[in-house]
Amino acid sequence: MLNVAEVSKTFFPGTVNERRALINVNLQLAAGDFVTVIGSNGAGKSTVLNTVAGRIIQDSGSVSLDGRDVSKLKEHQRAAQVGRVFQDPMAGTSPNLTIEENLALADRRGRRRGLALGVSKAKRERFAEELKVLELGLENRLKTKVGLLSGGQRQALSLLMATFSQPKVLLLDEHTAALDPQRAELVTRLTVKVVQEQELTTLMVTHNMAQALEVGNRLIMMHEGRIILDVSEQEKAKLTPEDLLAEFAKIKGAALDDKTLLQ
Ligand SMILES: Nc1ncnc2c1ncn2[C@@H]1O[C@H](COP(=O)(O)OP(=O)(O)OP(=O)(O)O)[C@@H](O)[C@H]1O
Repeated sequence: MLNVAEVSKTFFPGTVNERRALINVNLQLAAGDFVTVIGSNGAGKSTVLNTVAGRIIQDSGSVSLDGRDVSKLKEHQRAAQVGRVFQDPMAGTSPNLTIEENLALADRRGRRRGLALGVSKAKRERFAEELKVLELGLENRLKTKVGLLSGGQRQALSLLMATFSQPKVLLLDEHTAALDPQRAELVTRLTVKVVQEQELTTLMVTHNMAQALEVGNRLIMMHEGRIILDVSEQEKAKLTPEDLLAEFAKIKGAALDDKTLLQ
């Protein structure tokens, strides 16, 4: 479903600020794979997601979705095929629009847009049905401005919106990191549910070792622009967060942030 082949990306090449963010990265995901991605700071995790989304175009190598080379397509041209949720709950939704208007925008993503945000009765009923999956009662608050929702509610809504166009791949970039533990747990649970129900092919970046082991059917670890560990579902089942920290410790000079060490 997703094929990242020999992808390299260097920022500010030939200058003192040169950063080799990705070095010949190869990553294949079969349809329905749910891969968690961990790694030291600056390892290249977000850059992998950015190259899949088209926000960053790689210097060499290719990205294919469902057998189609999308390497040269811009972010908006891939929008219908790629769903994404960011760390910041404010990033995925528009605070001044209502829940139903946000959903209407998500519904139109990647298609030719009109500016009208009118929502038909049939659409409203569909949105309410979809919102029920979140078990947050948001289906009864369709006309509420999203800015009035809590961070956890907004992130749950962002998740639903990211999956609205039935994307070929779902990218989650530390999407629970800014939430308190209870809300993070809720959004993690919802993520597993939505991914399973829609059989989404998913890449999830996390600094939380327990979460990286708990969800998904495969785990990769990145360091300095490379994938240095690729763990199958069976192997993953036997690992503990301490094992992963021990793997990190083996990497000379890898800087883990406090957040990671505490989790
Ligand atoms: N748009 C950009 N412009 C310049 N340098 C960038 C850009 N994006 C990433 N980098 C650099 O590329 C390297 C990889 O960054 P990336 O954000 O992919 O790491 P990460 O693994 O997601 O890190 P973190 O866990 O700290 O978010 C870093 O050295 C970073 O400074």
